[in-house]
Amino acid sequence: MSSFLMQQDSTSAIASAVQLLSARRLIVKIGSALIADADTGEIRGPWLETLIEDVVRFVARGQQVIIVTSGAVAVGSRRFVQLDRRPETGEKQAAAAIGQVQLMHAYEQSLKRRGFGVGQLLLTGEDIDNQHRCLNARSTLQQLLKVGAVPIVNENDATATVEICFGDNDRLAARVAHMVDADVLILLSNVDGLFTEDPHDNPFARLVTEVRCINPEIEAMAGHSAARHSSGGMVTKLMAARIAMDAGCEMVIANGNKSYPLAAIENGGPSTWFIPFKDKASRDACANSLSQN
Ligand SMILES: Nc1ncnc2c1ncn2[C@@H]1O[C@H](COP(=O)(O)OP(=O)(O)O)[C@@H](O)[C@H]1O
Ligand SMILES: N[C@@H](CCC(=O)OP(=O)(O)O)C(=O)O
Repeated sequence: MSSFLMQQDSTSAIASAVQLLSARRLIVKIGSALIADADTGEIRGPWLETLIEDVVRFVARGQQVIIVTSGAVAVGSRRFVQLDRRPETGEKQAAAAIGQVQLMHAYEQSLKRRGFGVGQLLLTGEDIDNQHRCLNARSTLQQLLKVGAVPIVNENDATATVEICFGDNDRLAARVAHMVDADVLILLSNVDGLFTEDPHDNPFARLVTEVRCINPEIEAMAGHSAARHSSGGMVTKLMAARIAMDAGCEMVIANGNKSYPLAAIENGGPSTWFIPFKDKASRDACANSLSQN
């Protein structure tokens, strides 16, 4: 049983297109480094327009899209530029409260120009872990999709204490995918996918194109993030992949730092697909390979 592949060829390109086209409901997660300029914290408006163009195209062909966006802290931190250090918890929460408003305004204006509404959900871990609150959030998301408004989700950083916060939107996005029974979770990042090592550390690291089983060999490849406001790194992306795959949802990591980032995946651009086995025997073999280590 091959747990991962490393070739990027026409077959995998066709597979990417089919997997995205055939998805009834998708979650698109946007990393901080994509939505906010790394130096100024300004929202990257021209890039956002191309992402929303892609999202609207998916919706127009009958697919449902929920966006999980990072960036509130990155955008709001501009108000704390006098700090010569990373904002502390209280400052981060204030920065998120400021940045979230600007993020939502940018999304709302972009979608409005294309005839779509937008709805905001700010969640904490309790909204997912508590069954009643989870069902309530699920219902709200379904109602938004029903009326053609694009749901935009982020962690409720402004009030999320350490005890109840997610800490990263990779896992939040995976939990939302599980909550709404999504078919595909797309993590748009600042890297082409999972490499054998952090490509910023080792330029000879190789891209893993497909993972069927997250075993210790795969886990050993993942490191943390160096980006200023990012909080996940590849470690949390593998955690997200495990949550998604356990829920029967496929997940893809791709570099969103290009125009029309979803179209790039559809057209076979570099990416890593995490595809759960459909048959129980293979799933059990994967689980056994984990328990033996
Ligand atoms: N094995 C790996 N493959 C790819 N990226 C890795 C790996 N290990 C660590 N990383 C780091 O993870 C980063 C992506 O995570 P992160 O910075 O949190 O981005 P995002 O904004 O998408 O959350 C990459 O830029 C890279 O520096
Ligand atoms: N809720 C936070 C998300 C932090 C986070 O997960 O960032 P990233 O690792 O860039 O996706 C914010 O909006 O800044």
